[in-house]
Amino acid sequence: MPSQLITDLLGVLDQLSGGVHPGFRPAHARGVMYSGTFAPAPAAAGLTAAPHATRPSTPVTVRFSLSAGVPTAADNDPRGSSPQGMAVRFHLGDHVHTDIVAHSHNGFPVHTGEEFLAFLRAVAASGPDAPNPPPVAAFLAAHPRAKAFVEAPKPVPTSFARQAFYAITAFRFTSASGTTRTGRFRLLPDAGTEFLTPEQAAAKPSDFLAVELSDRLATGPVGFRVLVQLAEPGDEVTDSSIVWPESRQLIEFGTLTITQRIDELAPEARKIIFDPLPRVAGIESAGDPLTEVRSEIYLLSGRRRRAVK
Ligand code: HEM
Repeated sequence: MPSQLITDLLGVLDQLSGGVHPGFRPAHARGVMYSGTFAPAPAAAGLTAAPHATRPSTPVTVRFSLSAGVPTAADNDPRGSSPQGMAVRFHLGDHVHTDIVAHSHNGFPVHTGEEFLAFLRAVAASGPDAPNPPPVAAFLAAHPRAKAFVEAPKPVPTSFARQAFYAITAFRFTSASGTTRTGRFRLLPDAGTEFLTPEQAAAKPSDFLAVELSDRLATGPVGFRVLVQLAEPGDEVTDSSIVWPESRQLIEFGTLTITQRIDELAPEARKIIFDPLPRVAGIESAGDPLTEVRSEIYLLSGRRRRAVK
C-alpha cells in the first residue's frame, strides 16, 4: 500500500496536469527515448564496485523529457519544458539495471516530500481565482531556496545534446576495496551547453527538440560525460535544495554514447519505470529523503501507466 504522502503527491501532480492523462507520466509526460552505450572512465572502478564501473561497455536506454505532466507540452515553451529531464538506464543483465534520473537545474526547491507536497498544493491553489497574494507567494517567502529555484533562469536549450543534467540527490559510492565517498552524478554534453533566447524559442516548432536530435543522430552519435561531484566533510548530503560549491572535485565516471532513437511506445520501452534508488552494490542512497519518496512514487505512477492497455 502506498503511503498517504505518495498518494497525495500523485493526486496533486495529476491536478496540476489538468487531470490524469492515461498512459503518460504525471510529471515529465512528454519524452523521447534513445539507445546507446556507457563506457566507464578509469577512475570509476576506484569509486564504486558497481558492475558498469568496470565492464568495458554497458547498453543504456536514455529518455529525454520536458518537466510538465502534460503530454502535449511544447519543447519551445520555457514554462512547461524546463527543467528538461534525462533518465538513463544501465542494462546490467536480465532484469538487472541501475538508473540515473537527472534534470537540467542543479538543485531542487525543497528538502522533503512533505515540503514538496506543500509547495505543489500552494501552486495548485494559486490559479486565476486565487486570493491576492496567492498561497504560493507565502510559500516562497517562507522557503528562500524554493524561491531561488523558481526564479532561476531556465532557458530552452538548442538541443537535448546541448543541455547539462544533474541527478540532485547524493549517493554513497563504495569501491571494491571498501572506500566510501559521497557524491552527486551530473551529465555534461560533449558539445557544450547552448540556449535559445525567448524570441528564438518562440520561433521554433513545438517538437523541435525531438526532431533536432534525430537530425543530429543521422550525422553521428551524441556524447555525454558522466561525472560525480564529490562532497567534502561538512557538506550537506541529505538535502537536495542545498547545492555544493562548484569548487568540489569532479570525478570522471564515464562516457555515454547515444546512437539511435527508439520507439517509446514499443512494449519494452513502455515498460521502463526509471528508479531514483540505484539498487546496485557499490552505489546507495546517502539518506536524502527525496530519494525514497521519488522511488515510491515513480513505481506507483509507473504501474498505473503500465496498466493502461
Ligand atoms: C518529492 C520529489 C519528487 C516527486 C514527488 C516527483 C514526482 C515525479 C513523478 C510522479 C514522475 C513520473 C514517474 C513515472 O511515472 O515513471 C517523475 C518523473 C521524473 N522526475 Fe520527478 N519527482 C520528484 C523529484 C525530482 C527530482 C529531485 C528530480 C531531478 C533530478 C526529478 C526529475 C524527474 C525526471 C527526469 C522524471 C522523468 C523520468 C522518466 O523519464 O521516466 N524529480 N517525477
